[in-house]
Amino acid sequence: MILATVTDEVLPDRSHDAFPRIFETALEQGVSTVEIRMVEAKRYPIVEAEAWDRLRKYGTEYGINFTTVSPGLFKTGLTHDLMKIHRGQLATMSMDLAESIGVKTLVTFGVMREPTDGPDSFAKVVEILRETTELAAARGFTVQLENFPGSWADTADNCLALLEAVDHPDFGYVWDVGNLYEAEPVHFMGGYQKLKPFIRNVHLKDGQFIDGRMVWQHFGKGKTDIKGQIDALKADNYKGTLTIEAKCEPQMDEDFPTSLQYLRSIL
Ligand SMILES: O=C(O)c1ccc(O)c(O)c1
Repeated sequence: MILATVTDEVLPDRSHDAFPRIFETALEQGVSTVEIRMVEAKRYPIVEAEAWDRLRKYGTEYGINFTTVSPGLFKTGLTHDLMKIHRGQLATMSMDLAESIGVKTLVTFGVMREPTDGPDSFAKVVEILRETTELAAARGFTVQLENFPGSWADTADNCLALLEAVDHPDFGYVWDVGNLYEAEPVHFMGGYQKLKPFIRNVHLKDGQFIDGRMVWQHFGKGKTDIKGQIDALKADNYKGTLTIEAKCEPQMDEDFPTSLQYLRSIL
């Protein structure tokens, strides 16, 4: 497994000085593979030009391997004003900028649910995801669907339904048990067995419901069974990225090293 992380999951720092500190902290923990989500204070790809230059400069200086970009694509609803922009400009712009740094993997969400959704909504979501995947594949990209509570890709079964309906070799899955658990607090194993053929990337975070709300915690402290996830991936000889999402609320400098210490003890 390749240990990876996300630009905003290492430190709470979103200042102009953040990237050297973020990359040093990740490297100290043996992590040099990074998914691009926040670029200092703004989300990819609508970022400050100078922040983007710093990401590239320090990325090169510290030997960081950027593998994926996560623009928050389709973290919006079918009828929302932003949907047209996501479908047209955001997907294209995200790939244009990713190409400029040699990244060929785009993370997407599965469209947020809306009260106005009806019987034909699932087919519309499938059409949007397939259209985006075809656009991406024509440019040599692969697309990874990340599950998220409140979206059409919320529970394991709903993710499976979308993955099977889109049915494209370049449309894979980001297995995020923290988010699955927030959508449906059940043990991961049943869903894992069904989703495993589609898994291209794993997002790892731990937490539990406290007073009815999901609280993210250091690895090993929550209820998502991080150790069980690692054991299952090891048993299946998973060789892809294990993306560490260590951020708690409020995010602290110690979150990343503390969760890494636990992770190392079970890897
Ligand atoms: O990419 C995101 O926007 C995002 C936000 C919150 C999460 O818990 C997550 O896994 C991803």
